[in-house]
Amino acid sequence: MRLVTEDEAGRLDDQQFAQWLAGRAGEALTALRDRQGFADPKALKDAGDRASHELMTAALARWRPADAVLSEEEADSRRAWADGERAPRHDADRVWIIDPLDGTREFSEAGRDDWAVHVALWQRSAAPDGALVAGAVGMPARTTVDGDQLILGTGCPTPKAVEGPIRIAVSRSRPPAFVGELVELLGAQAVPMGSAGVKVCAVVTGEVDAYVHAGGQYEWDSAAPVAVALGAGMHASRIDGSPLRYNRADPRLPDLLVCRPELADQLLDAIARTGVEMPASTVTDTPGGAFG
Ligand SMILES: Nc1ncnc2c1ncn2[C@@H]1O[C@H](COP(=O)(O)O)[C@@H](OP(=O)(O)O)[C@H]1O
Ligand SMILES: [Mg+2]
Repeated sequence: MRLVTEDEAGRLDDQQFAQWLAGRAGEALTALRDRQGFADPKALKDAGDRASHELMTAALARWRPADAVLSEEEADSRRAWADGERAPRHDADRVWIIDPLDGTREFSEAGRDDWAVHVALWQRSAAPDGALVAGAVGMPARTTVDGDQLILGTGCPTPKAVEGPIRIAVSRSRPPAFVGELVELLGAQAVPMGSAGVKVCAVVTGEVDAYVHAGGQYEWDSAAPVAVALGAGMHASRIDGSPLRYNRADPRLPDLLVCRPELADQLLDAIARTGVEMPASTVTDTPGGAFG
C-alpha cells in the first residue's frame, strides 16, 4: 500500500485512514529502530512507544478532531478506571482505540519482525451496543510482495483450512497457564510469537488456526486485530465464548480467542475443560457507561 502524504489524508474514509495511520506510524518506528539500534532495549522501547503515540495522536487531532482517543500511551485513558474519573472517550460517539506499538519487547530485539501498530475505530451507534467499525494492523518489519510494509485491514479474504493438528498462536513471553493442557486435549501445536496483532493476523493469513490468550490484556491490545479478524470472517470472543466489548469504563480485557469459525466450538469446549476461570473483575458495564 502506497501511503498518501499527511496533507492528503483528509480525503480518506475511516478504514483507509486507519490503514494510512498504521502505515505512517510503522515508517516512523522502522526509522527509529534503524537510527537508534538495539544497545539499550529499554530506551528503544520507550522511544518507540512515545514517538508512535505522538505521531498518531497528532494526526488524529488534525484529521478527526471531534473523535476521542483511547491509547496505551495516554495516561488519562488508563487512569480513568483506576480513579473513577470520566475521560472524554466515555461520552464520545466515536473513539479511536490505538496501540502505538504492540509487541514492544520484540520491537527492542534485533532481527525480530513480530511487532505491530494497532488502529481501530469504535462507534457508539453501531450494533449491538457500540462496536468496532474500522481497524488496521500494521506489521512494519514484514513486507508485501511489492516490498511495502504489511498492513492488514478489514477486507482480508478467509484463508483455506489446512490439514493436520490445530496450530495455536500463544504469547512467547506470557502464555496462558492452561495452554499446555489445551494443546494436549486437542492434540494441537502451540506456536509462540510476540504481539497480539501479529498473532491475530497469523490467524487471518492462515499461518495458524487460532490465537488464545488469558491472564491480562487491555482493549488496545485486541481492538484493531479483532476488527481485522471479524472482517475476514473469523471467530473472536472472550475465552468463555461471550462477546468482546470495547470502550468500556474499564479498559482491561484480559482474555481472547480468535480462530477459524469452524473451530470455535471445539476450542471453547476444550478451554472450558481445562477449568480456567474468568476473573470476576472483568464483568463489563454499558458502553462508555458509569463505573461499577
Ligand atoms: N498478562 C498480561 N497482562 C497485561 N498485558 C499483557 C499480558 N500478556 C500480554 N499482554 C500484552 O499483550 C500484548 C501482546 O503480548 P505478547 O507479545 O506477550 O503476546 C503486549 O502489548 P504491548 O507490547 O503493547 O505492551 C503485552 O503487554
Ligand atoms: Mg499491546
